[in-house]
Amino acid sequence: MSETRLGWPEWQALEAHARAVRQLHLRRLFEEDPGRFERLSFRFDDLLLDLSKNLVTDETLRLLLRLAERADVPGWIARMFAGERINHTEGRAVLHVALRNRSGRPIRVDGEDVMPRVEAVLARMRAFSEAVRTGAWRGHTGRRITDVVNLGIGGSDLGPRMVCRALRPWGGPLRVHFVANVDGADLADTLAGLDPERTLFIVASKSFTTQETLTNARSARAWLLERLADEAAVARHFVAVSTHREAVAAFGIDPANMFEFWDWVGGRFSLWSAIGLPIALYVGMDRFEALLAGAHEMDEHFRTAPLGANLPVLLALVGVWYVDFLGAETQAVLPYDQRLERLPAYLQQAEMESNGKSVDRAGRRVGWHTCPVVWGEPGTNGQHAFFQLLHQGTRLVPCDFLLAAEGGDPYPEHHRILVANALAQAEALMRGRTEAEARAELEAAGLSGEALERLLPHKVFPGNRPSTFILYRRLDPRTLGRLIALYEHKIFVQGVIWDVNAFDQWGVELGKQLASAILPELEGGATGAHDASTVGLMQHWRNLVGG
Ligand SMILES: O=P(O)(O)OC[C@H]1O[C@H](O)[C@H](O)[C@@H](O)[C@@H]1O
Repeated sequence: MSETRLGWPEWQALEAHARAVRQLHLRRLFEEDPGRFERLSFRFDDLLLDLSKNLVTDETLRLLLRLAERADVPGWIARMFAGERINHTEGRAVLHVALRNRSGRPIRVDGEDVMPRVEAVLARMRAFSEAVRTGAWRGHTGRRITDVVNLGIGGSDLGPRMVCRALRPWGGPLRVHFVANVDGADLADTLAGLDPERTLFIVASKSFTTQETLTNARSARAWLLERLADEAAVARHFVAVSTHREAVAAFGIDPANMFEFWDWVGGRFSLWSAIGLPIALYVGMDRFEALLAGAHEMDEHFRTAPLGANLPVLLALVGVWYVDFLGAETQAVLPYDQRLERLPAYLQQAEMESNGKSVDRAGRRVGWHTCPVVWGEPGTNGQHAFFQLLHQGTRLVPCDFLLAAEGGDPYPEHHRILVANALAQAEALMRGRTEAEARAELEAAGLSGEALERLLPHKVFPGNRPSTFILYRRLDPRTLGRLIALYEHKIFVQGVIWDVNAFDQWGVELGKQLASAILPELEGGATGAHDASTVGLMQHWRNLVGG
């Protein structure tokens, strides 16, 4: 087991400090310290990161920053931007920052500047997306394309899907659909309303070996050919996004219709690459580039700001604090922004596939906790579902609130209600309601005696429940780019502190292997060696389907 970090004086200082912090209450910290918000909230342009409702003091941040120094966060940031192969288990550099590098500076991998290749693919994306959007690119029968279907899963789905949803006000004239699941219902339900003569498929897969995506692509091609009855139609209705030219060709998509990216782009960090093609098709290339520009601004901040004023670093450290020193097991993401409804799902992959690891970079078992379970729903919907637990449950659940100052809709009254709810929920979590306050309220409502006493404990809110509040002017392409990059770099910093490789994902392999062993058995092959439960389930399945 890797004991190293636990033995660091910086780690031990935080453990000792956590014992003291457990005695504090946020309500009192605010009452005693009028400067708390000013000192513990941080700005990047219009974006405000308010950490003051977290269970931290100035001392906590000081100690966490010492931990970051000890873990060499600045060195790791430099190594990432320098194109070092920091994804050591796959021997790859990690350069999603190159995909949005607007600085004019070269970024090199093994001495080769990758920027000309990045620029070339961006230029192709522009030409193609403009051709489809203006109708210059037509379907096989000469009809304009009206619908785009992205066939991809994981990193080849979640990012573009989340961004297209977030940027709906800029969307059109094309409609964009996403099919990820190998469950045929996903494809069938999507194709049901579509006209093959007017539909363009993007087969998006970094590896071009992913079972779900290739299965969906084969069925989509069959659907197209069934109706257009001409192999030549595929070239006008299928494009691919991948790092594997040969696999794309082997599948039957002309490499001329392929948009390339590279092995130094991690799947879950790939929406900035050609994987973002559905975004460009939906909102136009100028907006896609504004998204890149926003991310680049955050990259520059991350690369150059001192740790103590560095938003991704601070966000990461507060997360580490809860997981490793205060015992939190989960992290809630609560966008008070309906258009960010897919953000929690996106962050589930980004965070949990990156840092859900239990061996350190040297392969030793870690002696500390790593990534929490990330979950969430948009507000105000969540308030009417799981907020009960947040307010009165037994678990410590740190929450991230995200909110735009201005809504992008024609209903200003709605937006004020949304803002009021977000502020109120964060305040309620922090303040709680004391027994005396609850009693006074019940008395004011006319209760007394036994009836009051019976109800009283149920009306008390312990408070002291932490949240981070991220407030920005409006959700536009540039702000969205900044927000996503903020979280990406948070994840990287946490990986550094936890000493895990945030950029591999070996944990997804075993299930894939077993599925490919089970599939032929379901198709009538001999049953292999399985545990009694797997055999029993297979048998029951056969009985149900009459096999
Ligand atoms: O883009 P692809 O190669 O098809 O991969 C799609 C997804 O599947 C894999 O199993 C990984 O867990 C993800 O990181 C990846 O994003």
